[in-house]
Amino acid sequence: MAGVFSYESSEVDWCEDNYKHSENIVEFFNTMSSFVFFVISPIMLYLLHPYAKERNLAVHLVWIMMIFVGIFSLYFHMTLSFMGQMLDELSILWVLAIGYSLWFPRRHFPSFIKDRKSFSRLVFIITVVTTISSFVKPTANAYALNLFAIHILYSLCMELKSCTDQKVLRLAHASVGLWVLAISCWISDRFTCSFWQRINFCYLHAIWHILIVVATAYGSTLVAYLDASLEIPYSLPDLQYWPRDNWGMGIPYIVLKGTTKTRKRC
Ligand SMILES: CCCCCCCC/C=C\CCCCCCCC(=O)N[C@@H](CO)[C@H](O)/C=C/CCCCCCCCCCCCC
Ligand SMILES: [Ca+2]
Ligand SMILES: [Zn+2]
Repeated sequence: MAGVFSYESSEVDWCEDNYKHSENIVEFFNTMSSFVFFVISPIMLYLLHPYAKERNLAVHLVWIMMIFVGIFSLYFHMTLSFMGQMLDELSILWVLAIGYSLWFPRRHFPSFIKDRKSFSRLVFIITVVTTISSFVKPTANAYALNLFAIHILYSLCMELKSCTDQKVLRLAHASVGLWVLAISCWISDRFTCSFWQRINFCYLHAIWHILIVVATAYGSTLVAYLDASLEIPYSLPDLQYWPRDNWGMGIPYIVLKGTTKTRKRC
């Protein structure tokens, strides 16, 4: 049992050289870049609060859980232990499960599901079964997780097919662009490590951490905005960027322009 906590007990080892900068931290830059989760998550919790209050406070679970992903990612790269790997991957699985429960569009629910509560129950059961199955072949987990990104992209394309709102399309393009950059770093770190070692640049997994957190901030705001337009249209949701909307870049979030009065009149 103690073996699963021991250093380098995971079968996964990223391209960055081990113990290069510290004798207690296996992959120094991969560990340090995990701090980005602790920077972006509280900002997103703050920015999404008005939307969460109107829609469902459970929305906050996504970014609370992302803090745990950060803790487990830090622990994994610090130790490369089997326990670190499983915690890192399973926490991502649960973030995805929460995201699907909250935001998957009603009209794509399977026909035997009548409401979001039953859909969430189904997602919960599937996630518990997947959590248990993840111990069967742990090296395949990360690849399986990446397949969810493909499904999210597919669902987004379906949702945005007839969208003409430039603000929404801009956010969609930025989200997909960030994800493409992120996944390119992840794949390249995995499969072309010898090239990066030759040029002495083994930081692609650290860059992935930063890009995937920002892509998640963009992508989750986009799906939350589409959800708000369908589920709480009276609140007149709009998209803005933090810290300044007129900079044309920053962290996207949802503002609700409708008041409670607007709601009562409708
Ligand atoms: C309709 C449903 C909408 C759901 C939206 C919810 C989106 C949030 C989902 C996941 C958060 C991703 C967190 C990534 C943490 C990375 C930690 C890490 O680096 N782990 C690696 C080991 O250190 C591990 O090998 C990585 C495994 C792959 C993880 C793949 C996660 C899928 C990411 C989905 C991102 C969606 C972006 C949206 C783009 C339009
Ligand atoms: Ca390594
Ligand atoms: Zn990582």
